Amino acid sequence: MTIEADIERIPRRRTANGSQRAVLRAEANLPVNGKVMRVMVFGLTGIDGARAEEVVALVNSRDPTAVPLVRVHSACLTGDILGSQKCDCGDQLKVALRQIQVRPHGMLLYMLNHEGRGIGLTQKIRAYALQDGGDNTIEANLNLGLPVEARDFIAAAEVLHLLNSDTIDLLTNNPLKIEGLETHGVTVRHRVPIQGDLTEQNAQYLLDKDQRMGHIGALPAHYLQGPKATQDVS
Ligand SMILES: Nc1nc2c(ncn2[C@@H]2O[C@H](COP(=O)(O)OP(=O)(O)OP(=O)(O)O)[C@@H](O)[C@H]2O)c(=O)[nH]1
Repeated sequence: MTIEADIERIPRRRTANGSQRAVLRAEANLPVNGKVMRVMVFGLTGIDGARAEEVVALVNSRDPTAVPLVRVHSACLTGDILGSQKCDCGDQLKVALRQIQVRPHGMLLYMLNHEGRGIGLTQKIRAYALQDGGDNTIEANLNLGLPVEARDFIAAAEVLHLLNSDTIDLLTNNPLKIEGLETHGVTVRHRVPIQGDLTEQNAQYLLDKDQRMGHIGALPAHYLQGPKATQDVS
């Protein structure tokens, strides 16, 4: 059965959360890296019917019965679009898409509301300004009076439920993301590590993710083995 047919079958599915419901608003074919994928736009509506947010899914589905490899990617305008080397987001996006395309079933959920770990673009750039002055990624958020982590994974979970993907393999180094999805009824069968580019500019950020934010292996192990091993850092 195709994904489109599956979606047709379950428009009135009860939500896992009760408070938000994902609705497929539009879909089309999209050629990406030489392969045709399916792009879908989901709208999340709150309990009062108010439109809450949009989520984009990019789906490769040669075998919809297989457990999908999923990347829940938090929007990062600076990294994903502008090519910033301050974070690893843009590179992770490319790596994730390549891996999803070679699996029989896979999907990337692009979380538009997650920009800046949920604080939004303006506040993220304000946080970057504080980082220019010496704050790390955690201190900068806190000094703005904002949480270090402001994302939730309700919308992602709702879209996965609607796509009949209650059990997934997840591309992430972030245990919070797994917890966030599992809280909302998605089972993460395997965590699949994902490595972006290491640059001089993002090394400290990746170290902070591992050492202060509980990520697993965001910074490649060889970086910690001394200057010789890091000579090829671009
Ligand atoms: N507030 C803030 N957000 C940032 C910063 N650098 C990147 N981001 C945002 O962080 C989000 C990506 O989150 P990460 O914690 O890097 O990675 P993750 O998606 O949680 O974990 P992985 O799945 O392992 O990649 C994106 O929304 C980026 O815009 C920063 O210094 N401050």
